Amino acid sequence: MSSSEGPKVEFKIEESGRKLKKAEVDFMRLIEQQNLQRVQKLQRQRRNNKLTGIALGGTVLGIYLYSMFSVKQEKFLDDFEEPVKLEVENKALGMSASTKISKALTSTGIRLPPLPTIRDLVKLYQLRAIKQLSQNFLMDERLTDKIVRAAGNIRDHYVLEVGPGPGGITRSIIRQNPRHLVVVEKDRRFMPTMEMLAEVAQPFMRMDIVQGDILDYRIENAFPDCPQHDWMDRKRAPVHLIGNLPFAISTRLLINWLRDMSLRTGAWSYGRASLTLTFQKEVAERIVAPILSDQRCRLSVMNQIWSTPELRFEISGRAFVPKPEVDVGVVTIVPMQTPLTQVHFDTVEKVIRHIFSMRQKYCRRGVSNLYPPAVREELTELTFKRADVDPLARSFQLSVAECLRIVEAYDGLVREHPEIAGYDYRAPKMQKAVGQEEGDGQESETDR
Ligand SMILES: C[S@@+](CC[C@H](N)C(=O)[O-])C[C@H]1O[C@@H](n2cnc3c(N)ncnc32)[C@H](O)[C@@H]1O
Repeated sequence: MSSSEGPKVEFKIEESGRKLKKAEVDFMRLIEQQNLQRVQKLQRQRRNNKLTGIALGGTVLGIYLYSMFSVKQEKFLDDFEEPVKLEVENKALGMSASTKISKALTSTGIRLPPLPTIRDLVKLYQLRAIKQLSQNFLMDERLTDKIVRAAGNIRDHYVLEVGPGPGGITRSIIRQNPRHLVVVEKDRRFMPTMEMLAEVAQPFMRMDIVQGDILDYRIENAFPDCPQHDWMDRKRAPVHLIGNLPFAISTRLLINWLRDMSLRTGAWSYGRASLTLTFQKEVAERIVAPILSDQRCRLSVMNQIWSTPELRFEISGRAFVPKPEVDVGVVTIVPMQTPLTQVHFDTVEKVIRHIFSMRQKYCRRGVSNLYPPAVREELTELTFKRADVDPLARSFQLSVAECLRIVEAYDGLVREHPEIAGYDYRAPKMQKAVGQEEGDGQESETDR
């Protein structure tokens, strides 16, 4: 039966029964015809519904495929953008320049006016990364925001940024509206971009640009109007050091800052200032490593004597331009109200360095080098006895408390025998080791 004919309804009229009247038969035929029409109408509707469904499905699929294609196309264009043509005439960076304008805005904090993207700035100034300055730039606003968020509330606070480079983290800091931002950058090629940001930030806050080496910078002079905060106050001082650190000097910087923290100088002359810093991932893991961990080293114990370091999150090396060979860890370091020792930082540093100098050997080997050969054996034995520490333990098996008992025993012996204080078994080799640290762009094993 073809669908156009419709179903045939058959009436069986019984011979034996009463003959149907003509009117009845006509009526039945009429009903039959109406039924037939209704069925045909429903069939037409069903066909139309099917066609509409197919058309709608096709449109939705088309829209989906088109969106996927456009996103891909945009990404592709991002990677191969033409260099921007800017008219940099009078000002360091022409704000009137016909550059691709980024939306440097976020939902939180203050809204910055439209700015050229970091990528454009890097292209504009042909800022090729200098390896000796460990330059790896972060372009992703979500990541720079995340780093700044890890610092906690910085609104109305005092912030020092180390190595702002083209200014990704700087923008994220400005958006959080601190009271006073100081940026310290060694590479003068970034000064125009910093000046542009300072101009943009000017209505909201104070921003100072220092072109120089962070290793020489006196942070105690950075924030003249920051009041001193009581160290024992549960609330920390409103001072933050933030930075995507240059790898080549990050360990040295951290040890310098721990020294300042212990002596309450530099950034800690204002009170308990906190640090939010990036490190090569392995270094970040060492800073927070607990006892018995493979990563446990001098940096772990040194940090954990004066502060509570926390590895907040990791960033893949792929997020940086140019891409470093390593991933990165973001660490926050908050000074303890009551540090675990009162011994002077330099003594602590010296002893801890000796304890961890031979990681795979018994810790007594490293400690023995604190003493001149003539008294070495005798004083090493006395040190472990007074410290009540097993001299045959390996350094990574020692708790912070045990390390500090060795420090205190040594400190006591130095008081009894002042002539041993200046002894340094590595003295002739020291200069070479320090020279090697600079410029290789990576932390070396000796930095542990
Ligand atoms: C890893 S890059 C970070 C750049 C930028 N903050 C970012 O996240 O994209 C390190 C920055 O520190 C700067 N730098 C290197 N050594 C420095 C030093 N001794 N003092 C100050 N800045 C330094 C570099 O020029 C570079 O801009």
